[in-house]
Amino acid sequence: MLEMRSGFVFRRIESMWCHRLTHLFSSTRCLLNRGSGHQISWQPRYRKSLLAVSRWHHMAPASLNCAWQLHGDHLELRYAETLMRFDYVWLRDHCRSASCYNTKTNQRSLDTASVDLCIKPKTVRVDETTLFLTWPDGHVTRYGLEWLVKNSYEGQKQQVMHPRILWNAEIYQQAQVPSVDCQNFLETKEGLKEFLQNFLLYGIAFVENVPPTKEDTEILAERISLIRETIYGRMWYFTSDFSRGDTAYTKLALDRHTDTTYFQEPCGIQVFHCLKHEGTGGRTLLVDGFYAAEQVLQRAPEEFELLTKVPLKHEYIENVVGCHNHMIGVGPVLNIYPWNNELYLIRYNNYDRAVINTVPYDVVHRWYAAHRTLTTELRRPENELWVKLKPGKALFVDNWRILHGRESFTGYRQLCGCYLTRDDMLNTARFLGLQA
Ligand SMILES: C[N+](C)(C)CCCC[C@H](N)C(=O)O
Ligand SMILES: O=C(O)CCC(=O)C(=O)O
Ligand SMILES: [Fe+2]
Repeated sequence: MLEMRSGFVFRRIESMWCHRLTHLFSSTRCLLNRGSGHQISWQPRYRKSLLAVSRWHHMAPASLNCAWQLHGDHLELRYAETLMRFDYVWLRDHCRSASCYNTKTNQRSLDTASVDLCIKPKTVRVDETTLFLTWPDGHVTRYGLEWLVKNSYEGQKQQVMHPRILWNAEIYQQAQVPSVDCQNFLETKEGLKEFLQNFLLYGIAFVENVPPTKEDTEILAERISLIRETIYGRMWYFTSDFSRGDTAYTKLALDRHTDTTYFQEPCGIQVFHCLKHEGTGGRTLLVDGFYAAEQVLQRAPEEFELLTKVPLKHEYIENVVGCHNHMIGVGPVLNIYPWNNELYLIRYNNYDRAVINTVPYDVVHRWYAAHRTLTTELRRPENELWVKLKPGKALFVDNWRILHGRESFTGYRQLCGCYLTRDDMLNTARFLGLQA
C-alpha cells in the first residue's frame, strides 16, 4: 500500500520539476546543471527536418490496440495502452539482429558511432506482435511489441526498480518478518531466498542461531555477497577501546546515521553480530530513511528536491597510532533515479558531514531548512525500531536506505561484522529469481 502511495507522490513531484526547477536554482543554475539537464534533454534535436507522416496507422482488427505514426525525428507507437516515442537512432542502436547483437554474450556488436545521427527508417510495418523497420541500407530490425513496452522510457517511468515496503516501527512490527535460521540460510535455496526477499523489501534482515564467532559471521556474509574490505579491515571486531579515531569505538550513544558517507560509493550493506555484552544499554536503533524521506516529499516537496540536488562532502580524518586516513565522499543526501524519481541512496551522517562549500550561501540556508525537516522525520519516536543485538543473532542492514545508531552502554561489549558490496547482493537476489 505504501509502495503505491510513493508512486503517486513521485509522479506529482515530476510535474513540479518541469515548472519549478528553473527558479529553484536560478542563482546556481550553472553549478547545478545536472538539474536543468533534465530539461535540456527535452529540447528538440538539431537534425535535418524530415517530412512527418502524421497519419496514424492502425493494425488489423485482431490487434486494434496497436497504432503507429512516423514523425520527423521519432516513431510514435501506441500499444497495450502505452503511448511510446522512440528516437530513430535508438531504434537502430537496439537492433537485436544477429549482426548487431550477440545473444550468446548478451552484448551489442553494432558500433553505435557508425550510425548516422539523422537516420530514419525507409519503411515501417507492424503485425500482431512485431514492429519491422527497414533502414536506408536495407538492414531490417524487428522488435517484439511487448519488448518495446517493457524497454521504453514510458514503460520504465511507470515502474520501480526495487519494490520496497517503507516502514515505521508499527508497520515493521505488524509485518512480523521472520528471522531465518542459520542452517536454513546456509544450506537451502529457500532459506536464502526468503532472507533476501525480506532484506530487499524492508532493508533489514536477521539470521538466528549463528555460532557467535567472527569466522561464522564471515561465512554468513559470503552467502549473499562479497565482503568489501575497507580501512577498517575485511571482517572487523570492535569494542569501546578507542583503538580507532571514531566515536563508534567508545561507549557513547550514536545518533542515527548511515556509514561510510565519506566514500564516493558508500558501502552497500553492513553486517552486525554482537559476540558479547556484559553490561547495560547498548541497544541498536534502526530507522527507515526512505520512509522519512517520503514524508518530506509529501510535506515539503521543494525541500525533498533540494536534498536530492545539493552536493555535500563527508569526511573521515583519522590520526591515531598506526592509522592515518583521510577519506572524502561527495553526493547529495537523497539520491533518486531521475526517470521515475525513485530513491536509491540516502547519505546521512551528521558526525561525518564535512564543511559545506559546494553551494552559495542562500542555497546553504535552504538546505539547512530541508535537512531540519528530514531530521525531524528521522527522529520521530514512531519511526524508531529498537533492538538488542544478542550473540547468535546477526543483523544485515541496507546502508543505502536504513539508518542505524546505538544507545550508550556500560560494561564490555564486542561487536563483529563487515561491509558488503551492494551489486553482488543484488546479483545473488536476481539469480534466485527476485526482482532486485
Ligand atoms: C563499523 N565500524 C566500527 C567498523 C566502523 C564505524 C565507522 C564509523 C564512521 N563514523 C561511519 O559512520 O562511517
Ligand atoms: O556499536 C554499535 O552498535 C554500532 C556502532 C556503529 O554505528 C557502527 O559500527 O557503524
Ligand atoms: Fe555506524
